[in-house]
Amino acid sequence: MAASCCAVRSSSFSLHGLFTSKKSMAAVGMLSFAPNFHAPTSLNRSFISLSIKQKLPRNSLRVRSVAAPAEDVAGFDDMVSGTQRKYYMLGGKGGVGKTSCAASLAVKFANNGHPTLVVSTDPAHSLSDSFAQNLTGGTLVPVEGPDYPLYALEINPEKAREEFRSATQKDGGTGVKDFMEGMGLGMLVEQLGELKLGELLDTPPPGLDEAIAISKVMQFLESEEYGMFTRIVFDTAPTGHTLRLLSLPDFLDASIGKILKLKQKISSATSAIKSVFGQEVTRQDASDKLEQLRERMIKVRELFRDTDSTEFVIVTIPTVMAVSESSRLRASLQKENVPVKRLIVNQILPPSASDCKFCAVKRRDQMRALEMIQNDPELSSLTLIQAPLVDVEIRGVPALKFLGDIIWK
Ligand SMILES: Nc1ncnc2c1ncn2[C@@H]1O[C@H](COP(=O)(O)OP(=O)(O)OP(=O)(O)O)[C@@H](O)[C@H]1O
Repeated sequence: MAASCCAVRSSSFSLHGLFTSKKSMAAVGMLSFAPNFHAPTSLNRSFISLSIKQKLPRNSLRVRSVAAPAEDVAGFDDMVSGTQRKYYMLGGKGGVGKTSCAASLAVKFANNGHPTLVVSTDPAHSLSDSFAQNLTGGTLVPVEGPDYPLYALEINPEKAREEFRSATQKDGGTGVKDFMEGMGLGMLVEQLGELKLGELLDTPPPGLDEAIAISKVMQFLESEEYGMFTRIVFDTAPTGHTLRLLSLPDFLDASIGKILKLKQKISSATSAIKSVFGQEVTRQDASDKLEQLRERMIKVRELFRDTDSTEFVIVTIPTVMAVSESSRLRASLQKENVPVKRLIVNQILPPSASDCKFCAVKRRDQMRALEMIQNDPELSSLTLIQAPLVDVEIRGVPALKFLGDIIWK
C-alpha cells in the first residue's frame, strides 16, 4: 500500500508501535477500533463510524454495516459461560488465519478462568509459530503467558505412523496390534489380518491421518489425562482434510457394521459346520472389539454433532474465492449435522483517511466479498465477526491476546 495511504491509516490497528513500547500490555486494553471491530465503548464506536462513512472512496460499494456491534456479535459471554466442557473447532480455506483465531480463542478462554487445551489436527502444524513457543512433539505442552493453564497439542500423524511402522518391524509385526490397541484401533489390525501394514503406511490411504486424529479425540473423551480441560479448541487443517476427519466416524461405523455382519454370517456358517463335526464355536473377541471401536466412533460422531458442547467456527478472508469455499464448507458441515453459528472474516482492511489506488481497489473487492456473504444462503444466517488486518504478524501471547480482544467480545 502506498506510503501516503498507510501513513494516515488509523493507529488503532497498528500492533507494531504497541509492542515496542513498555506499556504494551496495558495499552492493549485501551485501543479504539472501527465499528463492528468491537469498539470498547459506544462513544468510540459512534465517532469512528462517522469518520468511516466520510472517508471511504466515493466509488466504493455501499458500505453497509455487515455486522451488529461487537458486544452481541461474537457472543463470547455464552462461549465462556459454564464449566461443562465445550469444544470449538476452527476451520476454513488455507492461510486465512485459522491458527491465529484458534490460538487467540484459547488464550481468551485461559485468561477467563478455563483450563484450556488447543489442539492442532493439521499435519502442517503452525501452533508453535503462532505462540512463538516450541509446542512440537505430539504430547501436551504448557503454554507460558496466560492466567490459567493453557496446554497445546500438535497431533502428529507422521510420528504416529513412524511408531506404527517400527511396531510392524518388531517381532514379525505383532507390535502393530499393541500400537493400534494403544490408540483404541487394535481391532482394525485383526480385520486387516495378514495385510503387510508397514507397506500400507508407506503410501498411507487417505483418511489414515484423520483416523489417528480421531483416536486422539477419543482419548480426550475418555482418559483422565485430559479430564481437567473445560475448553478444547481445535485448530483444524484446511477444508478438505477437515471434512474427511468429520465424516470418518460415519464411514468407519458403516464399514465396521459391514465387517461385523460378514463375520456374523461366516461365524454362524462355521459354527453350524463345526457343530456337525462337534468342534468349539469360533472366538467372539475380534467381533466384540470391533463393536467397541464402532461404539467409540459413534461417540466421536455424537461429539461432533452435539449442539450443547461442540461448535465449528468458519474462518475466511474477504475474497470471492475464500467466501465461495466457506459457503461449500458450511453446506458440507450442515450435511454432517456439525453445528456452525459463527463466521470470522479475517484480515479486513482497516479504515483509512484516504485510500491509495491499490487500497481503494482492494477495499472495493473486500466490500464485494462481504456483500456476497450477506447474500449467501449458507453464510448469511451466521453471526459475522470481523477481524482487521493488523500491521504485523500475530505471533506470541500478547499479540494473540490483542487479536482475541478484537474478535472474541
Ligand atoms: N488479522 C490478521 N492481521 C495480520 N496478520 C494476520 C491476521 N490473521 C492472520 N495473520 C497472519 O497470516 C498468516 C497466516 O495465519 P494462520 O497461520 O493463522 O493461517 P492458517 O489459516 O492457520 O494457515 P494454514 O492454512 O497454512 O494453517 C500468519 O503469518 C498470521 O500471523
